[in-house]
Amino acid sequence: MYLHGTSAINGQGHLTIGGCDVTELAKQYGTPLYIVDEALVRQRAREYVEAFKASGLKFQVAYASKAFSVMAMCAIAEQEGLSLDVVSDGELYTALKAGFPAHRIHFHGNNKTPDEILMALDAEIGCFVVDNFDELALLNALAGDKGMKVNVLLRVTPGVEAHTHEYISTGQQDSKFGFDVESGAAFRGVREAHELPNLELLGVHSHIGSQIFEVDGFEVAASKVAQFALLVRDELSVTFPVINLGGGFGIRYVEGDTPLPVATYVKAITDAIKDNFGAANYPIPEIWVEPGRSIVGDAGTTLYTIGTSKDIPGVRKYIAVDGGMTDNPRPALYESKYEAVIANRADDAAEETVTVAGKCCESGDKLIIDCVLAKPQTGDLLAVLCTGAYNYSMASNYNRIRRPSVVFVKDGHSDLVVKRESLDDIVGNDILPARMKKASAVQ
Ligand SMILES: Cc1ncc(COP(=O)(O)O)c(C=O)c1O
Ligand SMILES: N[C@@H](CCCC[NH3+])C(=O)O
Repeated sequence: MYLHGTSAINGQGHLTIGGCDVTELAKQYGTPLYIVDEALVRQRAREYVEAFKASGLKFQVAYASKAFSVMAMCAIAEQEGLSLDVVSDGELYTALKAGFPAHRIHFHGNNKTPDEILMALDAEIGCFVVDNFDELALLNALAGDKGMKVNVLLRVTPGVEAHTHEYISTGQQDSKFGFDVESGAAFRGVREAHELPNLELLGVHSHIGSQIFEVDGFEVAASKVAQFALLVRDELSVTFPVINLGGGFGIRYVEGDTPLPVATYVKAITDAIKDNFGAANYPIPEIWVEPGRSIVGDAGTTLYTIGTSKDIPGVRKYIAVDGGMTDNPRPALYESKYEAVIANRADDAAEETVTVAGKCCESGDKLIIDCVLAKPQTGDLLAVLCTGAYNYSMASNYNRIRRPSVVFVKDGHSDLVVKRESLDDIVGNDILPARMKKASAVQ
């Protein structure tokens, strides 16, 4: 079994994270439970900051809060000196409520509503990453109404589309995001942004994909963005003080995943920027990146209680847990793979192959297909590893299942940072019109 961060197995054979015995956490907080290894989150954040410092370039590491947005996580990002990406009023509100400094917040999104833009203007956030011509005009108008001039980056699609194990240099035109370089839209966008009186154009942004294991895609993106910057300099006499190369740095979910150390990604990016801009005598821009998954992904573990099982001889054995696609939709959405361990018998030999199903009324609600575990029994605790990114943030109330609690653990101490939804939360926004009320309704 692969142990991430501070995870270990204690003398009783129990999984511990951040010095906390997870069987005790289950007793205290119930299951399902998201557990976050705070030291590992901080370590990942520091790896980025240290690697950028080593490059000698000016930089911002903006945590992409879509991966996991709760106030406690925003507070940690702030303490570690990160900036923050948000893509909705909800993520912005979470950050502001946590006291995150607005000037380090960047607002993304391909369809920011006027209300969201106004909220961000009022908060005086650091930068808008503008996605399209409609937004350029809208943002310029709304900023003008308030007598403001706001920082913008233009999101461009440089013609690099990276996947986990490959990247291709075409196809990116067909994306809902950003200004396309190939067709000239990006150039026209830059010219327009530069001319609009209430926008301060800082530069361009490019994001090539997620869960990427190689540096090549980032290097190609850096070089394409640099070529574009040179064209803009030559044609419009505009230079960019900032280049944002997005997120997408991969992590290890299961055996066979081969992410690179954070420092390797950062060095490849910063070297590519230095080389491409340096060779053209272009003032080396400040580099921004937006890691999400690689900050929080491997720091998360979801703890479940095993309930029922169903053996279909010669076919497969299912075990069912008290959560599923509502707290982790990734296997159902992307066929994502996870590893797991019986947390209360973590030392026992894993020798039985089972399929871990959730409790939703949905055949596709399977968390792990063919998972080898130590003879799972009803009442055992199952820890699914590496669930820190895009799990809580993508959780739903399908089947009116309540979203679990989230605890942060560190140095033998646990802090509840999100409480489990209550049944009253589940009906909290429902309104039963008077004409439908029954005397028998539960009060
Ligand atoms: C624009 C942008 N920035 C940053 C991220 C974060 O990506 P990741 O979590 O893979 O680092 C994403 C998500 O893919 C994104 O779309
Ligand atoms: N939600 C996706 C990543 C999308 C990132 C946002 N652009 C995942 O779980 O892998």
